Order: sequence, then C-alpha cells, then structure tokens
Amino acid sequence: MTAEVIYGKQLAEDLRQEMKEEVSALHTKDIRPKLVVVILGEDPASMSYVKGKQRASEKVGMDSDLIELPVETSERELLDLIEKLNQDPTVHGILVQLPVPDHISDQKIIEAIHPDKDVDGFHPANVGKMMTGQDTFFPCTPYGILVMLKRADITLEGKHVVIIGRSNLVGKPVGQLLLNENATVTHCHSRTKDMQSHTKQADILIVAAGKPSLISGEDIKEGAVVIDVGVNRVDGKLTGDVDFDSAKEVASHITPVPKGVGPMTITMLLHNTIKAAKRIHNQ
Ligand SMILES: NC(=O)C1=CN([C@@H]2O[C@H](COP(=O)(O)OP(=O)(O)OC[C@H]3O[C@@H](n4cnc5c(N)ncnc54)[C@H](OP(=O)(O)O)[C@@H]3O)[C@@H](O)[C@H]2O)C=CC1
Ligand SMILES: Nc1nc(=O)c2c([nH]1)NC[C@@H]1CN(c3ccc(C(=O)N[C@@H](CCC(=O)O)C(=O)O)cc3)C=[N+]21
Repeated sequence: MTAEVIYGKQLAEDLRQEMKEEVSALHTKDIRPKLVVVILGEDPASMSYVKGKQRASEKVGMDSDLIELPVETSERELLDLIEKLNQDPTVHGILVQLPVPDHISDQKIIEAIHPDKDVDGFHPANVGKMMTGQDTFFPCTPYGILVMLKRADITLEGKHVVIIGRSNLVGKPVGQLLLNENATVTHCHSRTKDMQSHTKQADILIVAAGKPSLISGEDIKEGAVVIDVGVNRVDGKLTGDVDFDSAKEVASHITPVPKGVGPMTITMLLHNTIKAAKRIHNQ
C-alpha cells in the first residue's frame, strides 16, 4: 500500500480563501479582526513561525501586530503589556510565543491573557470548557488536526487513536478533542514501556514528541492514518517525527512535514481570531 498524502497546506489555503470572504464581510460592519503576537528574543525557529503567521493574517485581510521584545524583558513588563492588550478594544486575539525565557513563568503568562482573547486556547478556563465538551477556543494544532481528519473523510467514532506525547500544548488537547468525537484514546510518553505494542494497535497514530524518526513503517499497523506533528530541524532541513518513506508504504493516509500540520495550526489561529472578533461584537 502507498499512503494518500494529506496536504494540510492545500486545505489551509482553501480555508483561508473562505476566511478572506468572512473578514471582508465583517469589515463592511466596521469589525476589523486583529491579532497581536508578542515574541521575546530572536530565536530563528520562533521568528520563522511568527513571520508565517503575519503573512497568513495579511493574506486573509486581517489586521495583525507583531511586538518584538528583548529577551531580558521582565515578567512584570510582559504582564503589564498583556493587561494593556486585554483592555484594548481594537485587539481581539493575543498570542505570546512559547516558550518564554526561563525567568518568566509560562503559566503566569497564559493565565494573564483574558480568556475571551486567548486564541491559543491555553487559558485554564478554555481548557476546562474543552474538557467538558463546551464550545470555546480550541488549541490551534489539535484543532487543525481534527479539521484535517474530518476533511479527509476519516471516521473518528470508535477508532483507536494512539498519541505519542502528553504536553499541555499538543498531546493532551488533541486527545481530548478526539475523545469528544467518540474515539478511544491512548497516550504514550517518555515513560511508556514497549511503545511499539501500543503504536501497532493504532487506527490513527498522532506523533507529537519532537524526536526525528521516532516512528517508522515497522511501528505502524497496515492501513493506519499517520499524523506527524513534529517539527525538527536536522542539518538545516525541516523534518517531522516520522520516517515518511517507510511509513507511507504501510499507512493508508499520512501527513508530510513540512506542508502538513504546521499550515493548519496557523489557519486555526486565524479562525480563532475571527471567532473572537465576532464574539466580542456579538455577531
Ligand atoms: N506543526 C505544528 O503546528 C506544531 C508542532 N509542534 C511540534 O510538535 C512536537 C511536540 O511539541 P510539544 O508537545 O510542545 O513538545 P514537548 O516537548 O512539550 O512534549 C513532547 C512529548 O513527547 C513525549 N516524548 C518525548 N520523547 C519521547 C520518546 N522517545 N518516546 C515517547 N514519548 C516521548 C514527552 O514525554 P514526557 O511527557 O514523559 O516528557 C512529551 O509528552 C515538537 O516537535 C514541536 O516542535 C508543536 C506545536 C505546533
Ligand atoms: N503561543 C504559541 N502558540 C503556538 O501555536 C506555538 C507557539 N507558541 N510556539 C511554537 C509552536 C510551533 N508552532 C508552529 C506553527 C506552524 C508551523 C508551520 O507552519 N510550519 C511549516 C513550515 C514553516 C517553515 O518552513 O519554517 C510547515 O510545517 O509546513 C510550525 C510550528 C506553533 N507554536
């Protein structure tokens, strides 16, 4: 079997076309969805993601601001800035690029962003809503994966989904969203014993470990769907966590890196920002 490749990039472009029309319709009502991204320091990988997001928001006609702060910015200064953005009625979405430098607490920053402007979906209030099956901002990468699976006509109900990873940003929320869709969910992590015995059971395998070539064809059940979330730079080249060439011989569907999950993440960020603007303006 040679897998069908699911190009998130193509789907992302289609969805952004639809969003462009939605944004123009909002402009006629004097609503201008606006995202503000805050980044501390000049990590090249972070900068590249942030630039991608800027380009994407411009393309759909959305307003977006990038606030670049020096790496030595204090926690107090960052919290004050977030408070100012919380109060600013022209700002609908706030994203602080994570991780922040060690002298600042990620959790404090996440909790400082007003839940109504938390387009990352990381605030405990929004996480709690997701856990209890309520509508809210869903974290962008998990949500992008869900939309990609649905658009590829992959049934989720009753499927065994195995996720490698249990981070608050990716692993845990993707498991929760798929549980909400009636999948049976297993998480593997660094303390899991005999991981292959789990991955081999997966109808849908989601790999979010940040370890290049962690998974290859021999770890995958014939006909499984493989979603590669990993973004690793190896010898200057971007690669995922899955050995694509061996995996595609076994899987029925597989996402590439690049052009897979990443572009969907950015698209769901735009979606959440439009949702925030509509909600703030009671649309
Ligand atoms: N494409 C996109 O849009 C995005 C991609 N990413 C990428 O996804 C990957 C994961 O991100 P994130 O969740 O933030 O990363 P974290 O480092 O926070 O989490 C990694 C998870 O993988 C587990 N893990 C690590 N090594 C192994 C191993 N050898 N075997 C089994 N489990 C393992 C860890 O286990 P434990 O909990 O025990 O430590 C942890 O739960 C990264 O490559 C990141 O760059 C992230 C966000 C967006
Ligand atoms: N508050 C916060 N929210 C995030 O959502 C967040 C974050 N912090 N910190 C970093 C991670 C990582 N992340 C990516 C998003 C898109 C691509 C992406 O679009 N990748 C392209 C390639 C881009 C390139 O060529 O560099 C692709 O896979 O095709 C990658 C990585 C979001 N993150």
